[in-house]
Amino acid sequence: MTSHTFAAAGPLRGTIRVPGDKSISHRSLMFAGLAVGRSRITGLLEGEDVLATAAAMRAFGAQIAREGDGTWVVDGVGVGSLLEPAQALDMGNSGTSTRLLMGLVASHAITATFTGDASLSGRPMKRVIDPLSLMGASFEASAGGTLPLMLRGASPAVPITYRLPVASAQVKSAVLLAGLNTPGITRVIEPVATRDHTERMLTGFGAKLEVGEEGGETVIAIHGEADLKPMDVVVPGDPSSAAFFMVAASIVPGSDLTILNVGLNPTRAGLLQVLRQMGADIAEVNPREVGGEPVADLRVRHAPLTGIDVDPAIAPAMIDEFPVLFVAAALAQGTTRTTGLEELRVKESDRLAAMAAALTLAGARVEEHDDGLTIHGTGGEPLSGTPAGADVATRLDHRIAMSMAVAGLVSRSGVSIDDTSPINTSFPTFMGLMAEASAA
Ligand SMILES: O=C(O)C1=C[C@@H](OP(=O)(O)O)[C@@H](O)[C@H](O)C1
Ligand SMILES: C=C(OP(=O)(O)O)C(=O)O
Repeated sequence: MTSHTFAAAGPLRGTIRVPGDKSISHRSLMFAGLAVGRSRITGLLEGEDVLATAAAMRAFGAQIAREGDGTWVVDGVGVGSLLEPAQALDMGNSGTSTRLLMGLVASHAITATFTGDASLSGRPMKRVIDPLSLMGASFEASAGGTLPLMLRGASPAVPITYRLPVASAQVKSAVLLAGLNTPGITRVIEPVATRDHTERMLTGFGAKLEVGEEGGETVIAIHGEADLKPMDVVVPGDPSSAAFFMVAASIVPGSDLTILNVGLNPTRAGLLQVLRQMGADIAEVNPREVGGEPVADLRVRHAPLTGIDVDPAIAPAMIDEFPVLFVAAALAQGTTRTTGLEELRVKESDRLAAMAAALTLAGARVEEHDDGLTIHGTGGEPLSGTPAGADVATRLDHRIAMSMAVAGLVSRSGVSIDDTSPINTSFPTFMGLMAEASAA
């Protein structure tokens, strides 16, 4: 555990570049690892979660190497040809790696054991065990449907039509990935849209995938026994990482910060919309496409924020950005109410409880409800900061650590957090960029 105090600093200025998108990085390694031939990936996020995916794909037989210029070169094994891993797969802190790779294994004639850290070992896996069992896979999971678990794939697996009971891109992707090696057509019905990187990228890798609509719901159909062809992937910058700097520059007076190359896929761009509703000054400069995804540079200038009622319908498009939105709300004028956020309780930590406790410790006024937080903002006045000797508990959750680092920038006595090491799961350059932007 590495504790750290984040103190008030000057305005955030200059130009920064956030690392590659975590969701796209995971998928690029998985799909390249399933293609026949050599793919090249540039801009890959080299965070611990993505490295866990790389290690697992190697254990399934893909050859993965990093070249000196940072390009990742992947020689895939081919759909249907995954090898049985010799050892348990350590997924670390990463829910995305675990659930998507469970989907892959489910339709191959192999057995794999998945383990993870204390945070991941508490997260629900029944949401993928249920549909993958319908496809023929069998499981031995820990009590409560958690890791460690052993998964025996079915070959051939059975195609299903599965209506998602939770708005989850991980569950959607697990079923679609199982469908890749399943004879026939596997369908996922999505009542609420979630991030669509799997659909976009699988199409790019040559899978036959159709996205349609039935009765207002999205239906995704994947044709099984697919042959994926290799491709070159350029990973755009991660909007979930940019989020910390979007909020920091919005709430620190005098800031004028440009964040380069931020992915703005509509299924990910909810925070931008909500911050603008609150009065943020964020301009999209040079909009373009990178790797099949919309991207822009974001110029963020300090602006007074006003509390709002956040529409719960936008939650899936900013599901990982709520912790830092709560920090913005704590500095806004008036009250911000959020609802419909039950899913936040099953992330790396219970993010509603963790952020309510953290912000309260730092001097904010917060009420916790079953499905959201109500936050009474200071109107721009700094928070008091954490009391001497008391640290925010980060609970093995990178987003709690980085959100409270941002809160420290607008505090009188600084915000101390008990552990900065979880930041390496998704944003290893965070501390350096924070220092760089504050010193510019
Ligand atoms: O598919 C993905 O890459 C992700 C989906 C989301 O999880 P859920 O599907 O559990 O909502 C998100 O919170 C996670 O950080 C990444
Ligand atoms: C929820 C997250 O990731 P995962 O589910 O992959 O652990 C996140 O990065 O905020």
